[in-house]
Amino acid sequence: MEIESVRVESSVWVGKKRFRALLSGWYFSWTELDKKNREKKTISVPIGEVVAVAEGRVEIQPQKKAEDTDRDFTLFYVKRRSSGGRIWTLGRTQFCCPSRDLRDQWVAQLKTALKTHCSSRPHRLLVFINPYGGKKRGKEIYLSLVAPLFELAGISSHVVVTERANQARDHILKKDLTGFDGVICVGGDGMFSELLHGVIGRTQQEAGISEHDPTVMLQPCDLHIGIIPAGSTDCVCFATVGVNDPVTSALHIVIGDSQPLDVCSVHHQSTLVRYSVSLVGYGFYGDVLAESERHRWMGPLRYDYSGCLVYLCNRSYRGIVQYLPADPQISSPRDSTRCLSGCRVCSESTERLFPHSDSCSSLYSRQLSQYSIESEGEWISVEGRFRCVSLTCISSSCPRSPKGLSPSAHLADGTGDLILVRDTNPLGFLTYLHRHTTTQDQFDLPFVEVHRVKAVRFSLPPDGDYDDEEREQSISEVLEDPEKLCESDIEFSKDGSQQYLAERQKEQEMKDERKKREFFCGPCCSKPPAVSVWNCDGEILPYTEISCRFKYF
Ligand SMILES: CCCCCCCCCCCCC/C=C/[C@@H](O)[C@H](COP(=O)(O)O)NC(=O)CCCCCCCCCCCCCCC
Ligand SMILES: Nc1ncnc2c1ncn2[C@@H]1O[C@H](COP(=O)(O)OP(=O)(O)O)[C@@H](O)[C@H]1O
Ligand SMILES: [Ca+2]
Repeated sequence: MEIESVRVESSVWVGKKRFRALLSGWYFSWTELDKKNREKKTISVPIGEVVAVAEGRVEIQPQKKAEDTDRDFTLFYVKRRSSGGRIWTLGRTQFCCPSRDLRDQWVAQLKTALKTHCSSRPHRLLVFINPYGGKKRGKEIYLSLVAPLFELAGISSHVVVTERANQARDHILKKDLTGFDGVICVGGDGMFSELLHGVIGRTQQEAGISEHDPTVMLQPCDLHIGIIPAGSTDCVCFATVGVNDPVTSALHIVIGDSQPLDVCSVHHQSTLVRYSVSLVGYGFYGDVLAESERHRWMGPLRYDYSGCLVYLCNRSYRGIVQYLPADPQISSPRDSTRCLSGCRVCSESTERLFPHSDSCSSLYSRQLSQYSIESEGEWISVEGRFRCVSLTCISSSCPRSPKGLSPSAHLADGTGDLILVRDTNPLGFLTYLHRHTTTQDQFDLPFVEVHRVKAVRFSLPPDGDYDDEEREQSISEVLEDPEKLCESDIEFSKDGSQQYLAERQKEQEMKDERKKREFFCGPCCSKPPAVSVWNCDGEILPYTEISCRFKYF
C-alpha cells in the first residue's frame, strides 16, 4: 500500500472478485482485475458523495453487522438510480482487505478524506415534521427513510413533530438555535414557507432590521433549510432537486449540497405580508386554494378536485398589473434553458448583482435596494380582465406539472416570471392548463403573456365599486370561511350620487352581457365574485392590492 498525501492504493476483494482500490485526490475508485491482472470495469465515487465508511460488513437497515472478519470495511455512498440521475439511493459496497492493518488504514484514510473535502456537511440538525401534511406520512417517512441515513452519516438531529400551524416558524424565531447547522422541514411547500419565514425573520431580528420596510437591505441568513418532501405539491423540492423523493433529499442534505433560491417579498402598503418561493397567484390559483381548504381531508387530491370545480365556475377578474421588466439581454422566460444547480445565468447574475460575494455560501439574502430597482427601468402597466395572474421565482415544477408554471425560470437570478392569462373562452383556458402537463408551450397562446420581472404591483381598477376597508374585511371573512368566496359577490357601494348610479348600471349591464356568454356556472358560483384572493405558496393572503419584489438569496 502506498500512502502519499492524496493517493492510497491496494488490492481488495468485493465478494469473490478482486479489485484495485485507489483513493486519489477527490475520488475513491475500485477497478476489477482478472486473473492476469488486466483491468476490467471501474467504479468511481467522488469523496463528496461518500456518506460514511465503517469497519466490518455493515447493513443500514436494520443497522447490524453481518458476519465479518477484521479485514472488512463498508463504504456507503450516493448512487444514481434513474430519471437522468436525479433519483438517488444509498449505494453500499463491502470490501475485504488483505490484512487488518490495511483495513484500518483504508478506514482512517477515507475518514480523513471526508473531513478534509467535506467541511460544508451538517453535523447537527433541527427537524420539524408536519404530521398532517400531504398524505399524513411525514413522521413515517422521516423515521423509516431519513433518520437512518442521518444516523449513518453521523448527523445528530433534534426532532419536533408540530402540534399546530406556525409552531416551526415560532420555534426558529424564538428558541436558542446554537449548535444547529440547519433546519429541516418534513412536509410540503407550506411547511417550507414556515421555516423560511422563521429563518429570514430571526436573522433580521438579530440584526435589528425591519422587514416591513421595502427599501431595507436584508441581512444574509446563515442557517440552511433542507426539505424532505411529505406534502401535497412539494414544488420547492421538485424544482430544486428535480424529483420528490425523501431518500434523494436526505442524501443531498447529508453531503451538504446547497442551492441559493430567489425569494419574493409581498408587501401591502408598507407592511410585509409574506415571502414566497413558488407561486403568488390571483384568480384561478387563488380560487383553487380557497376551495381546496374545505376539502383538506382529501389530501393532495383536494387541489385536483377543487381545480375542476373552479374551472367549471369559469371566472375572470379585473385588475391592473404593473411590472418592472428584468434585463431581456440576460435571459427570457421564452428561451429553452432549464435551470439546474450550477446554472450559468444564475452564477452570472450573482456576479453581476454582487461582484464581491461568495456565491457558494449558505442561504443568504441580499435585497436589491429600492434605489437600484427604481433606477433600473420603467414600470409597465397592463389593465384587463384576467383568468389568472401568476408570479413565480422558480419554475414551480411539481409532479402535477413536471415542467412547471414557467419552465425556464431561474432558481437564483434575482428575477421572477409574471404570467398574465387574459379572459378567454373555457376551451382556451383548458388548453392553457393542459399544456402544463405536455411538451407544448403554454405561453404560445394569444391570451397569454409572460414577462421576466424584478418587481410587480397589483391593484383593482379605480372605476369598480370597491371600498378598501370593506374589501379587506370581506377577504378576512373568506379566510375564516372559504365558502364565502363562492356565495358572496364581493362588491360594496360608495355613495348614492347620480354618477355612481349610472356607473353601477353600466357595470351591471356589462355583467349581464358577460353572464350570457358564460358556458357553465356551477352551484358554487351563481353570483361570480368581483374580487379573487391571492394564493401565496398555498396560503391565502389577507390583501388584494399587493406589491412584490424578487430577491436573490
Ligand atoms: C387539465 C390538467 C391541468 C393541469 C394543470 C396543472 C397546473 C399546475 C401548476 C402547478 C403550480 C404549482 C405551484 C405551487 C404551489 C404550492 O406552493 C402550493 C402549496 O403547496 P403545498 O400544498 O404542498 O403546501 N400549492 C398550490 O397552491 C396548489 C396549486 C395546484 C393547482 C392545481 C390545479 C389543478 C387544476 C386541474 C384543473 C382541471 C380542469 C379540468 C376541467 C375538466
Ligand atoms: N401540526 C400542525 N397542525 C396543523 N397545521 C400545521 C401543523 N404543522 C404545520 N401546519 C401547517 O399546515 C400547512 C400545510 O402544511 P404542508 O406541510 O405544506 O402540507 P400540504 O402540502 O399538504 O399543504 C402549513 O401552512 C403549516 O403551517
Ligand atoms: Ca428566479
